[in-house]
Order: sequence, then C-alpha cells, then structure tokens
Amino acid sequence: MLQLDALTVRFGGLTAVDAVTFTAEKDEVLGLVGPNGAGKTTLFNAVSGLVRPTSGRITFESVNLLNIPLHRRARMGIGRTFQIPQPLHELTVRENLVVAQRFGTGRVDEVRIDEVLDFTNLAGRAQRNAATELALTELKALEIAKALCTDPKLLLLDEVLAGLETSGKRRFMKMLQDMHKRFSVGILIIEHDIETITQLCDRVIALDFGRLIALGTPHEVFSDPDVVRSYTGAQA
Ligand SMILES: Nc1ncnc2c1ncn2[C@@H]1O[C@H](COP(=O)(O)OP(=O)(O)OP(=O)(O)O)[C@@H](O)[C@H]1O
Repeated sequence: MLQLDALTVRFGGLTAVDAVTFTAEKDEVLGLVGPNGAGKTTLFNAVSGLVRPTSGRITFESVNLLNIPLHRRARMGIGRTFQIPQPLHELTVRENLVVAQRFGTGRVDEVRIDEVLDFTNLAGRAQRNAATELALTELKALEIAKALCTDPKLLLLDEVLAGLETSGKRRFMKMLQDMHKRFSVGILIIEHDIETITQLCDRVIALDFGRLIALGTPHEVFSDPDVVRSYTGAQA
C-alpha cells in the first residue's frame, strides 16, 4: 500500500532520513523505532506531506506522492496523529471531529462521527471543550478519533501511547488492535517502548541516524546487534 524507495530528507547539512526503503501493507501493524533524533517523525512528515523529500520516492497505492499536497494525501486515505495532541481550542470534541473530517474527506458524515465517538469512548464527552476539559487519555483518544473520522486506509501514529500509565496504555493498545480489524486500517506506529511494540506489531523498522538498520519481526529486530547497540548507545 505504502512504498518508500530510497527516501532521503536533508535539513541543510543534516541528513534526517537517509535512503530509507520499505513497504507497508494494509493488513499489518508496522512499528517504527529508533533513538531520539533517528528520523522517525521526519519520515512521517514526508509521508503525510509536511516535509518535501530531498530525493527518493513515496508511493501510496501506486500513486507517486511527490507533488500531492497534504490535504489530498489525507483524502487518498493517509491519516496521522501528532506526538503532542493538537485539539482546536474553543471547539467541542464533536466540533473537532467535524473540522478534521471536512479537511480529510471534503464532507461531514454525522453517522461516521457517532460511530467513531462511540468506538473511542468519547461519546459522553462529545460536548466538552476539547482543549480544556479532557484528560490525557481522552486527548489521545481524540487524536485517534480525528484521524478515524477521515476514513483512512493507513494511519501514522506518532507516540500515541507515550505518557499513559500501565492500565491506560493497555486499554489503548486494545483499542488500536480493534481499530485495525474493525476499520480495516493499516497502522504505522512510532513507539519507544519495546514491550508495547512487541505486543502490537507484526513487523518493525529500526532507524538510526536516519538509516534503516533493521526490518523484521519484533523478535528479529530487537535481537539484532545493530539495534541493541543503537539503543544501548542512546541510553548511555
Ligand atoms: N525542521 C527541521 N529543521 C532542521 N532539523 C530538523 C527539523 N526537523 C527535524 N530535524 C532534525 O532531524 C533529525 C531527526 O529528527 P526527528 O524529529 O525526525 O527524529 P525522531 O526520531 O522523531 O526523534 P524523537 O524520538 O525525539 O521524536 C534530528 O536531528 C532533528 O533535530
């Protein structure tokens, strides 16, 4: 579904993503790991259209994304969440979903919004102010809900589980697994926690200094000497 061929993003002299090649399929949950600064968010930005690649190619369902702007990528089915939840201030939870859906699809589908509110356990909070009246777990659920409203085929999730305590994290992981099946949405997820990635993902990509250093099952990747070294080095 999504294919990256030698994708490279440079910021001046810094190569944030360095000739990365891989394919993500609709029926899988794919993890993206690597130490801080490895290039994970930049890769997401290139796929969603926030950053223009320096070289290489990104195709989605065989369409070259190079000259396709952000909103059209959303309409093609590429959804994303941000590391720091970004609700629209002054608006309720439901209004946030309406805005996100209109941007991502060009229309408003109240039935879909109700279904998504229900699925993300936000139905009881629909009339609350999204910026000031939600707990962290609810804010993160809203990020997922905003993306789900746009009927995505592929969701890019940027550290959606970060900051949650154990039980919240467990509930959220279950929601992501259910979402993958119920809405037939492929998932590409950035996450630091090895246990979470191992439980959630079919395959994992490890980046280090922008380069893809391992790709395989969680077990294969987390036992790869280069990955162990990159994680140990990062902690040291
Ligand atoms: N707009 C930008 N301009 C210049 N440098 C940038 C820009 N965005 C990211 N970088 C740099 O590119 C490199 C990769 O950053 P990126 O945020 O993609 O890493 P990451 O793996 O997502 O890190 P983290 O886990 O901390 O979120 C870093 O060295 C970062 O400082």
